[in-house]
Amino acid sequence: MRVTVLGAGSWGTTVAALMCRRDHEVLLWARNPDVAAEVDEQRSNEAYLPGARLPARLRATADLERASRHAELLVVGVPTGAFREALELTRPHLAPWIPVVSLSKGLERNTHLRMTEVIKEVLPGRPAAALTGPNLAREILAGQAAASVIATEDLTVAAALQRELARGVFRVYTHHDVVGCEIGGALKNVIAIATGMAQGLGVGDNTRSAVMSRGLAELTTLAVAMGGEATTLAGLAGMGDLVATCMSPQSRNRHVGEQLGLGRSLDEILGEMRMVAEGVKTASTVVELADHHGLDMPIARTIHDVVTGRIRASEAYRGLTRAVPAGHELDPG
Ligand SMILES: NC(=O)C1=CN([C@@H]2O[C@H](COP(=O)(O)OP(=O)(O)OC[C@H]3O[C@@H](n4cnc5c(N)ncnc54)[C@H](OP(=O)(O)O)[C@@H]3O)[C@@H](O)[C@H]2O)C=CC1
Ligand SMILES: O=C(CO)COP(=O)(O)O
Repeated sequence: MRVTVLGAGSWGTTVAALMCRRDHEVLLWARNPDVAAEVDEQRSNEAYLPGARLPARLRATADLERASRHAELLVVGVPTGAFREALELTRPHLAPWIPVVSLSKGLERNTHLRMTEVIKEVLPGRPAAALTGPNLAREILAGQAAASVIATEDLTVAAALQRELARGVFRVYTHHDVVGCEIGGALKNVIAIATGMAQGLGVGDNTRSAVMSRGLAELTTLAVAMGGEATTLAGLAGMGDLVATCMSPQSRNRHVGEQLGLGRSLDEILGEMRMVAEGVKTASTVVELADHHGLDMPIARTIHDVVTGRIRASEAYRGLTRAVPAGHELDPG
């Protein structure tokens, strides 16, 4: 099968490398010609995956028309802010029937759409799926075992994509609940900022656990309000990804939160990062969705307040970082 992967960042490059096996001709598209040339000629992508060696079979190009014409399966791993534009540029050169898989975790800023909804709008008539789960790119490229979920309504398509995407110790499960899976992947990034912030402020492990547990409740609340199933969020696409992202020093969202907790400004933090931390923008979209559905989502709302500069990180954790005042030692029940 001829596979095209759009987006030569950490995850797009990793998935492209995973899919390089005897029966797949994988072409990775990078908008930056230098990155494409580096992947194609030197088998590396130092800006996004420093030190990693990529498969000799992997080809890369900065020519989007060539990449689009190549595709029998299109995999899209550009950040959510660039997702629609990448599909629109691809559309004129793309075969009509091919499946499209989103790797991206977030929601479209103004429309609030999930990425498979964007695929259906821009490329109607093609099966749309989301690959999601606890999948920190560097570990997977290093060959460590991981599990992921391919979510699409048609389980025949899901099973076919599962066969194409799974490789060795990278295990792929199918899921029919696309809403639950995509909302889990988007919102866990916001909760990872909150957990990182707790880390930066020096709170204890109990507090971080509380943030993650209550964060999981927010993932579930929003997913159910949008038509997803609560049980989905108890699996890889919810709790699994939440735990990996909130706990791992590799997470960019957790890093942003930690730096905010240390008292640095968002502009300063993002100014130093080449990679995307989707949770920063997702926080605002989630608050708009919570308002729309009348949901109580205090953690997402607090992160929104911090990243938009309404409050400081230390104010967000007021009461969690101080000693318990006299007279409040007992559980109020
Ligand atoms: N990294 C991970 O472990 C995982 C990431 N994801 C999700 O995958 C998506 C991509 O993440 P990731 O690969 O990590 O991101 P990175 O920040 O590592 O890379 C982003 C890539 O997208 C490209 N890009 C940025 N803006 C545009 C644009 N306007 N048009 C075309 N290409 C663009 C960048 O190109 P350039 O170099 O030119 O800026 C770069 O190649 C995100 O939604 C993320 O949440 C999901 C699972 C795991
Ligand atoms: O989605 C991810 C792991 O599953 C990657 O998380 P970050 O974008 O925070 O690095």
